[in-house]
Amino acid sequence: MNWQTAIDKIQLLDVNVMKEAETHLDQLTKPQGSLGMLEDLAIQLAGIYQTTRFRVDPITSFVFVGDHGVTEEGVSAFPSEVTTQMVHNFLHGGAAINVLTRQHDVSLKVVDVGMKDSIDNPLLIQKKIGQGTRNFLKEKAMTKQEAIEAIQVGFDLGVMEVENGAKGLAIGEMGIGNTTSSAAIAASLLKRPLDEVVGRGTGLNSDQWLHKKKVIQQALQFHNLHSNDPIEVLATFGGYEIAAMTGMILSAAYKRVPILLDGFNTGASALIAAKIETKSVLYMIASHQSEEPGHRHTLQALQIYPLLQLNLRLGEGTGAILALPILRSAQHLFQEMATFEEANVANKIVSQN
Ligand SMILES: Cc1cc2ncn([C@H]3O[C@H](COP(=O)(O)O)[C@@H](O)[C@H]3O)c2cc1C
Ligand SMILES: O=C(O)c1cccnc1
Repeated sequence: MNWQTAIDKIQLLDVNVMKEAETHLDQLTKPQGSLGMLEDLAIQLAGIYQTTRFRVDPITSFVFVGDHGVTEEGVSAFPSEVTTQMVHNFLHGGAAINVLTRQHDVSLKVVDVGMKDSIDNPLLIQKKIGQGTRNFLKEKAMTKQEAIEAIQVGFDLGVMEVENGAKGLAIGEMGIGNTTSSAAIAASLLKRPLDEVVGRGTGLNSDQWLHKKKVIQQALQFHNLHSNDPIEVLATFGGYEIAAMTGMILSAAYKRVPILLDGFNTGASALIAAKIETKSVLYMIASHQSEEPGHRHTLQALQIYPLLQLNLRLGEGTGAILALPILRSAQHLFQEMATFEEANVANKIVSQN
């Protein structure tokens, strides 16, 4: 289905089931509210799945890959070629996201939405829209049509995955230079000063960081965007992988499954998704708060609260998978703890013997 048609069908969470979940939590053998954010999570999950007997597994983790023309301005500590090298690494199982998805029993899918190079490998999902974006200091990174198509890639993959049995989706990305795109998106949509949203990405030194800010500043002036149109912002700054992640977020909301976000880049795609359809935010889970300074502001704007604070600044979806055990625990506690009433019954049985 066309994502632009589907977004009209995105619904609010089921408040009746959420009330039921809240009541159940208050009957469990613990002081009320003492499981903190795990209680909020359980209520959110019940509202998403429209049942208190929800199950979060199986979850599929997606890594979307795209290159960025703006890397020619020297905004990353690494060259674009590293994107391709890392995709080889993903396909051979050696990257951080491979280790974490194996450890936590999650299937991993890698999607080329806009890598400069091409890799002929059946393990790589081939959905290339362009061979890297254009340099947004000089022109728009993508056309609006390309942005719309890249959103469709993530949307279709998400819908298909849920129709094939996934109960949740996790998103991550690989694309050298993409924290520059994300910072430009965050600056545009959050209307925050660059000092607050531009970070050091893969590890820029202070001079390089100043340079990155200057490049983004110039680009913001050059494009002089006054519209809040999320597709316009996305097309202007890129990238293909950010667009595809936006599509996957929308698919999760459409298919009523939770979407586990990762760091600053997935945050940028979440900002775009939220502008496209506000209700999509209800389906988001903020796994962690990244070291990138803009991520805090992104999460604040979305009003979603990170489960972890581990000073991660990697991407790939790593933070999302690290938070998965918390999601699973929220489910198990909710489903398996005894209520006070059940515990009293158990006590009576014990005391009678
Ligand atoms: C070896 C390596 C593995 C990575 N895995 C994710 N990223 C992360 O770093 C990139 C963003 O940072 P910047 O905007 O500074 O280029 C993205 O590709 C992101 O996923 C990596 C970066 C490198 C170098
Ligand atoms: O927060 C992130 O997702 C991030 C930070 C640095 C580099 N790549 C990704």
